[in-house]
Amino acid sequence: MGSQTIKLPTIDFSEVKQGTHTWELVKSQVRQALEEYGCFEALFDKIPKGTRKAIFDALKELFDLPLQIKLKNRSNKPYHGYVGQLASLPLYESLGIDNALALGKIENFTNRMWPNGNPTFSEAIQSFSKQLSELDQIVRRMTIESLGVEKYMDEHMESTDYLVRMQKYDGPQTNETKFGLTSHTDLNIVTILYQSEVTGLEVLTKDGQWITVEPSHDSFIVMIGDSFLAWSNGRLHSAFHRVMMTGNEARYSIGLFSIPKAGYIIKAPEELVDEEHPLLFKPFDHVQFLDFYYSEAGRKLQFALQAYCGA
Ligand SMILES: O=C(O)CCC(=O)C(=O)O
Ligand SMILES: [Fe+2]
Repeated sequence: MGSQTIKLPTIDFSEVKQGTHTWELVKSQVRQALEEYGCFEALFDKIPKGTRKAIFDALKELFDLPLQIKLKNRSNKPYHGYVGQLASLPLYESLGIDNALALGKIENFTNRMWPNGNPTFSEAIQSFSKQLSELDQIVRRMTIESLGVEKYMDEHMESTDYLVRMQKYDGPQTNETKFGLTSHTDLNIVTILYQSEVTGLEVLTKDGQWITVEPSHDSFIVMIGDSFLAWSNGRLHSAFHRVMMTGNEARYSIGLFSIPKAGYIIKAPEELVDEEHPLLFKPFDHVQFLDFYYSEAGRKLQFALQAYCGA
């Protein structure tokens, strides 16, 4: 028997408006996909076609900058500044913009990379982040409604900032497949990824099969992180995923990550805890958890959140 090709569910957000029948329909698709796969492919037409092309031109231009310029992007949080030149991940490079939707952040980043400015770059990234933050919020609203815990909606929606991170994976220059990024779950709330036309992203299903997520210029990959899994007391799944590279061509991707603010304590609503669903994680601060995750001890663990605050 040949192996079956499985595909992530595709969910269409183009007609979605709160209070309509479509909202209810899409909401149940979102809940189902997040329970079963922890992710899905989203069709979202708020991003103009021109912006989509501009994004990948901008990413190429960014990563083509000299290393000493890229190193100027510093952050006190791991994986938020410049990452690259790692012996363990030789194909990988990334640049992050912390709190990207706050006024001036994307422009400051742009000016650090291009001291004479680069409005094309900053406008493309700005427009991308702003539009996709709408998708992030729709997905989170739908999820919280479907969990029946609307009374926590405002608190939850206000508990996060956005990180924008741009990735480049070099082609390994061989037909052998090499890791671009090793298998991991995301740690945040929701991740939205947009990938260039070079294949590489793979997602692990609950029954242990790797699905290749074929790139499409018209869709975005929406994925749940461990913090949302913890908040939902395990109602949502967070998927292991990785990037596998082959051949000569570089792959680019850009992600919008909603991340709990420092000092905010992630705690599953009591309505989601009962005999059938005992509390899975003790309340925790995401930023303190990150310190543990990137420590010597944390790095060795498959599911660090469990070790850190498993109840
Ligand atoms: O480049 C990608 O498509 C995946 C990136 C990723 O998984 C991450 O940055 O957490
Ligand atoms: Fe990831």
